Amino acid sequence: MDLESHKNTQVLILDFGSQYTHLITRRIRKLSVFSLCISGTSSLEAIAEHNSRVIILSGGPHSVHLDGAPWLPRGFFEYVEENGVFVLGICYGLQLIVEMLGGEVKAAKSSEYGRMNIGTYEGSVLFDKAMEQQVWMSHGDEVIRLPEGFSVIGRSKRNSIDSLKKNEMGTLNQNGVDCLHENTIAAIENPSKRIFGLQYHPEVTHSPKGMETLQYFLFEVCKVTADWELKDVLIDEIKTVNNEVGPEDHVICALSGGVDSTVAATIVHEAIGDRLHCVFVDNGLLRFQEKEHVMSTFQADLHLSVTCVDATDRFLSKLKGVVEPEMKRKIIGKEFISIFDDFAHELEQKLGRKPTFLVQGTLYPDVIESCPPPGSGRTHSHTIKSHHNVGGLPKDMKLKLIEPLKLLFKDEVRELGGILHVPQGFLKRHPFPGPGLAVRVIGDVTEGNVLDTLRQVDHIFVEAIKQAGIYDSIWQAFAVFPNIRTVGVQGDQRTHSHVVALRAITSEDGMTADWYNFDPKFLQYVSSKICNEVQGVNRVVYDITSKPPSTVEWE
Ligand SMILES: Nc1ncnc2c1ncn2[C@@H]1O[C@H](COP(=O)(O)OP(=O)(O)OP(=O)(O)O)[C@@H](O)[C@H]1O
Repeated sequence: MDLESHKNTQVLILDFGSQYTHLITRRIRKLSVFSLCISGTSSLEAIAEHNSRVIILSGGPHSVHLDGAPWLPRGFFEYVEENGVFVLGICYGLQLIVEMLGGEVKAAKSSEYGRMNIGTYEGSVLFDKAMEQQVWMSHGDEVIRLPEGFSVIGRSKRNSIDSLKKNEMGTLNQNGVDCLHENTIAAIENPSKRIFGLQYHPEVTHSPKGMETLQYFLFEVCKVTADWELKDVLIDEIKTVNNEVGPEDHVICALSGGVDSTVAATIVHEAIGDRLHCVFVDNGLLRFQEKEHVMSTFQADLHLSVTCVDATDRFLSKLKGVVEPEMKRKIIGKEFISIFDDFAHELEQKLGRKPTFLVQGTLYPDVIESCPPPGSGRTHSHTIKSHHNVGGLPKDMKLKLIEPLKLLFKDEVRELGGILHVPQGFLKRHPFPGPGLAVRVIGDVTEGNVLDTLRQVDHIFVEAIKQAGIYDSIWQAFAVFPNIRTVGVQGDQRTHSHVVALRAITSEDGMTADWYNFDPKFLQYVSSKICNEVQGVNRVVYDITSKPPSTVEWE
């Protein structure tokens, strides 16, 4: 499956920069319908290439009536009409439809943010019945005049709409004015043109009936078929790898022990067997017994051929005395590259030929990230290569990339891993940063035995979480070594020892996060276990900051 050559995207999402755009794509795939997301200002050719049955216009931060707002390409509405494509505009997408087709959108007197109630009308195509429902709104503009041929099919219930008559759709349509402006237009449709719009976000869980509406729209209104399965991706990818990699070619892959590189390598291994050569680097910044655990899974469960490079001294000697976080990251990235380079050269000696391909666990959000939506202020500088490979690839390696996961989201990769029999414990592992514990020790990582102390604390914390049966409800849990000493009293003795911090967060996608609300008894247990068992620690604190304003990692 290839982004450029995928010609049968049943649902194409045009991204106008909403934070929820990825969610729309994911929710639709969960309904077994293949969907892709491309920039909202893509050319008409790029849109038409997908042959989509349905096009969804996402929300976005812009105002359609202001200069510089992203618009659909010229000829878009003619194209969808001629080709029988269904269109659904969400939030900004709805406003764009209205503005481009001759209606009017204005800054609202009062914005609608958060939960609201709306009422939908009987007799519409998009809603099968009249009902009241709670939805999630996030807009400062509102539609005040509809284009010709459109009807209002739902309104927010700021004022009571019980008194609204059924024929209001017609009234508004004929007069072209909204006489009931106190109740903002929440949904519109023009069934004969196959164009629909929702002012709210059906894709978020705060719109509890939103999925039902999307489902109804796709299956009942657009008659889309639910025929996409994740295992199709596997079959396609194995085929693609076999087509691309010649029978004599060799492929390398750097494995981190994380889900992405492991699943990517397993797919390639299915395709070409032992012509895949993996390398796992112990940079001295791994967690408690991580190397042993990861290597045994690679070999015993996945039968991958993995070379383990013990580079602890190489990394730690370069990190001696370094306290600046960005500097640490740069040093680690550079060292990784030099090790991958050595690995490729050694392999060349052994095989008598250069490896020609490199497997990377690039995910779909990385791809979308590298083509940011219009007006996002982000540029294309964030290339997939430098994003995904710790610090970038050695320039002279000239390897061609294999990215079998580049159209998938993290939860889909986990599911695919399950199909490939990657052990569940591995697939559900919390994310771990490439620079490892170096970004969890504030200051010099080589001082005293800070790394060992941190490993012990982290292990106690994470094991306790596993024993409490809550590991899978937490996105990421770990310990931090802030490098601060405080006064304590242990066994009648005054101590001047270290503080350690614990962090546990919940998140949908890592972009935003909330701290995990543990039972106080759990925290009490973990705190005393750490102070009793880990030498040099006399205080434990728990990080109660969300992202934003904090990041997940401390450095
Ligand atoms: N210790 C390591 N040994 C070998 N390769 C590594 C190591 N750490 C990271 N890498 C490589 O760098 C890539 C990016 O690392 P990063 O920590 O950002 O992972 P990621 O994007 O979460 O992916 P993964 O789930 O594979 O860890 C990994 O996919 C892997 O190819």
